[in-house]
Amino acid sequence: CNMVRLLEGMVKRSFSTGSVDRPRVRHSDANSEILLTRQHQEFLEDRKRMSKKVQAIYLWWHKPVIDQELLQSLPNLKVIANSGVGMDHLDLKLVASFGVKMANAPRAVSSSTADTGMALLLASARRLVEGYHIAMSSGMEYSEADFLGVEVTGATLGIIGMGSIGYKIALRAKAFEMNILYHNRTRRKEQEEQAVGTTYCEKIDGLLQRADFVMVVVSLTPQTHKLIGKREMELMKPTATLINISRGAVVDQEALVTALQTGVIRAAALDVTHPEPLPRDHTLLKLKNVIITPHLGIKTDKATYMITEEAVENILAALNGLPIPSEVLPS
Ligand SMILES: O=C(O)C(=O)CO
Repeated sequence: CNMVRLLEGMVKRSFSTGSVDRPRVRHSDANSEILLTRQHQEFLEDRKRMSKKVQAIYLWWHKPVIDQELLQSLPNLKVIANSGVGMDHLDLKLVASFGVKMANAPRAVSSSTADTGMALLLASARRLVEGYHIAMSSGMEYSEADFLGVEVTGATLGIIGMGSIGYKIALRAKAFEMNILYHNRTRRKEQEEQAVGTTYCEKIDGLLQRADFVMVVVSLTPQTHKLIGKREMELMKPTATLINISRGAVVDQEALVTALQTGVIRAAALDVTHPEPLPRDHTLLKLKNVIITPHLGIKTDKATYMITEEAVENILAALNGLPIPSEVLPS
């Protein structure tokens, strides 16, 4: 618990001091020495000084590149604990080949990320962002017809990926009286029973054809890269909305631009893009039927604490040679 508070305090201090003036936060006592670094470049510099001692890396957010050179320079490294659920920024096989364990934090992030998904769904359905801009620009007349949205109650939500986040989305959607379909590599009977009324679609196509809202929640892997492409968008209803809270590369962004411009689908709401952020002149930033948020996913005060707690649990287990609660194995 002390370690969790210590690390959480360091993360918060690093955020509040900003990355420019005081990017590094240090702690050292009889039992531990911790250095928190915000920028990739500083991470590389710091590791040169600390390399012999480093036993654990807590990856807060996705930045530092863990490559062969880095792994070779850290002979005592035992574990890399990630602050989120997605591990696509790590070469799992490479890390494992150095005998280093890996862990993520699914328990901590599922609620906050599911909330982000629902917030995007509602905002897109009810054209909140367009409405916000009109309301905030003085002197514009409102006309009711301008903001005709889509009714969420009774609509069909298709969830692609029924992990811990997908399940939390199903629970939330149920409270909005939505019909829920899901697709997952393996059927999740337990989740179906708990989130009463979710229907499994063995084939993704059936889900795409029936859903009014398609929410993408899968991890990015070679198998899910561009999982939602031109063909998949063409299967969707022209009135449907695509919501992506997983990784930008799971959706073929060029195909998405065309689909949004030509009315193949109604709208998109994206917490993730490829790359992040998008270049200023990217077409997606100019389309009215798109909402983009800056990968807000997990970011809440409570999740920040819980993520650190889960990471510390994982780190301590690894350092003590115990089973790691959220261990991630290379597939
Ligand atoms: O948990 C993660 O990996 C996320 O990116 C949540 O947005």
